[in-house]
Order: sequence, then C-alpha cells, then structure tokens
Amino acid sequence: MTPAARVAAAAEILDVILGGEPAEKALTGWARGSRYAGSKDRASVRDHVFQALRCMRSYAALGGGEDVTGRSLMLGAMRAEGADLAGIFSGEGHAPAPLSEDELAGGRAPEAGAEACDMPEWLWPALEAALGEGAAAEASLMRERADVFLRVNPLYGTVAEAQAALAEEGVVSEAHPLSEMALKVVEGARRVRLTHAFEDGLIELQDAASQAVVDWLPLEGAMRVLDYCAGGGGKSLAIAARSDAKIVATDIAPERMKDLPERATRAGASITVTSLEDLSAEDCFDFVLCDAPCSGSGAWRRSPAGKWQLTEERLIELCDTQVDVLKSASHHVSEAGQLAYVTCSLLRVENEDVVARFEALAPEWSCTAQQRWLPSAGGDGFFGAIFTRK
Ligand SMILES: C[S@@+](CC[C@H](N)C(=O)[O-])C[C@H]1O[C@@H](n2cnc3c(N)ncnc32)[C@H](O)[C@@H]1O
Repeated sequence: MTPAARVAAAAEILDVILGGEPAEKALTGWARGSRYAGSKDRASVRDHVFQALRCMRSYAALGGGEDVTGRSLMLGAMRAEGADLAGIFSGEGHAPAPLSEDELAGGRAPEAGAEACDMPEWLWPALEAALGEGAAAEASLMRERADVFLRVNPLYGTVAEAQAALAEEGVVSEAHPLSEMALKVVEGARRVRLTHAFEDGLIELQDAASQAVVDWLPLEGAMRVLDYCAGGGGKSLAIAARSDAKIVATDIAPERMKDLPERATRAGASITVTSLEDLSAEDCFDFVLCDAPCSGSGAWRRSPAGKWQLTEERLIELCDTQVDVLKSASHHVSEAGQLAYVTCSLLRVENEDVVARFEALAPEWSCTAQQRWLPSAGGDGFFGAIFTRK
C-alpha cells in the first residue's frame, strides 16, 4: 500500500469507530477484508488510527468541516504532520479523493487548553485541579504513543542477561529509572512476544510505572498477599517476582484472570486464582492490594478511546465503586495487615478524594502513605495509597 492508501484506510476505519465500533474490532474487520495489506501496512494503518484517537479534538479542529469524520481527522493529522496534502489527497489509485475547496480553506489551530491537549472539555477543570500548572504538559503527553516496557523476571535472570538475550533476537532495550527491573524497548517492540526471553518467562510486558507501584508497596514481612482486583494479573506477577508470600488473586470478573495461571507458570510463580465467592473460605491476609477499576486517565496513551467514552456519570459511578471495593477488600486484611489502593488515574476524585471518603466511612483505617506517578516520568500515570488500622 502507498502512504496515501494507508491514510485512506485509516479514515475508513475511523468512520467505523466513530459509528460506535470498538477500535480493535474495527481494525480487525478492516484487516480481514484487506488481504492485500502486508504486516507493515497493517502496522502503519493501526498507528494512524490510534494517533487520530489520541489527538481527536486537535485533529478535528485542524481538519475543519462541520462534522468529525475519518477523513477530516486524517486531514487534520496530515496538517499536524506538515505532510504534502496534494500528494496524499490525490485521488490516484487507493489514495483519498482530492480536497474540496471547503476542505482546503477549512481547518483552524486548536484552542489552548482542553482542545489543544486533546482532553474532553468537561474533564479539563478536574485535570487542572489534580495537576495544577502541569496539567497541559501532562495531558499533552497523552497525545503521544506510549513506550513499550518490559519487566525482567529475577527468578530467571538479571537485567543485563535479559537485555543480551533480547538483543540476540532483534529487540533493543535500555534500563529505565522508574524501576530497577524495567526495560524500555527502543527497537523491535513488535517482536517482543516472539522472543525466547518472553516465551521462557525471563520478561513480561508491563508498564514501567505499574512496576514502580509494586516496588513501592511495603510488602516486607507479608506472608499472605491478596490481589483483590487482579484482572490479567500484571500486579500479582510483579509481586511474585519480589516476594515469597503466598499470593491469592481474585476479581469480580473471573474471566479476566483466565490467562493468569499460564502466565504464572511461564514466570515460575505460584499464584492461587480464586473467585470472590470462594475468598470467604480463605484466612485474612497480611497485605491486600486493590488495583481498582478507574477512568484509566493515566493510561490514555495506550487506550485513547477511553478518554472520549468517559462521561461525568460514569466517573461518579467509578468513584463510588472504588470506595465500595476498598470497603469490601478491607474485611480480608488481618489485624496488623496493610491495605493498598492503586489507580491508573490522574484525577483527584478517584485518588485523594477516595482516600478521604474511605477514611470517613471506615474510621478504623488511616492512610499512612500516598504516592503519585506522572506520565512525565515516562510510564503511565498512577496513584497509590497505603492504609493501616489505627
Ligand atoms: C485496573 S483493573 C486491574 C488490573 C490488574 N491488577 C493488572 O495489573 O493487570 C481493575 C480490575 O478490577 C476488577 N473489579 C471491578 N470491580 C470489582 C470489585 N467490586 N471487586 C473486585 N474486582 C473488581 C475489574 O474486573 C478489573 O479486572
């Protein structure tokens, strides 16, 4: 496919996404019907689509027109890149149709603030409240593609050994200050899952800040650890890599944990997966982690559709769920144990405010530590709080 044909394909897929289809489904549907597209074409089209989703508001402004369409977004994207518009919108072969006079005359610079930072307008005050003067800089980072990070599994080798093994298979990486075990992939990211280092459990894919959060957890002395919102088990596996504790993983949606036993086996980790119902048969835990469901606002570079799907109502619902999750999880903490609350959100309402709400509801608990990881540190945005009984 020519570069212009890739732009046309991205516009077509974006129209499907704007019509309500999830991004991954729209991309898969297009790939199935486009057997002529090679792996490089598919990767390039995917990059266009995700970049347009990250920068939807600013590209729509640059693209112009009354309605946001795949074509207007890709026109905005090409303007943002300073591309040769006549060369792309040539109408030749599979290139997009030539630009109309209106399209040529349309488009404007995005307004500073929410639009230029590609954030929903309604959310901007909350971001400013949480991030102060850094709001524009942090939010703007969400307009960029996330780096790919690996976590080295110390059970199977050192960071240097992992780097060497990966390099032999064409994956170049470098250490990252967010975590001792984190490697940032600088070349060959698409090959990671095919490497022996991955298949043999020497490395896992995990965001560097997600690793930093687990490094920060005061797990010393804990014999029994519960991952209360385990999902795919990323945190459980990172805990297993740094603790000898018995680890139990649970989640309200057990199907989310379906790959965890296989991932644990690959990593040489022992993790017991259980349903919330069966958790009552377990003794209390020395440490309970709630990696709570949240807006995901700290990880919107990875899941950009999330920022346009979030509504004020949904955010309120999420905050209530977070307080409920903390309350339920707290019943599984032993008398002298600790409870951790983690989100990948940048918003105060999901972080500091939830801490305050939980303390008000459960006055026997008090927050003893809080930490924030900002996207400017290189990884996703995260928040963590530790509670102990008074
Ligand atoms: C942020 S994700 C967890 C990610 C995971 N810890 C990881 O590192 O890969 C939040 C998880 O909380 C789960 N969840 C939502 N409500 C819950 C509840 N009331 N009790 C337990 N888990 C819940 C969701 O199903 C989801 O898997």
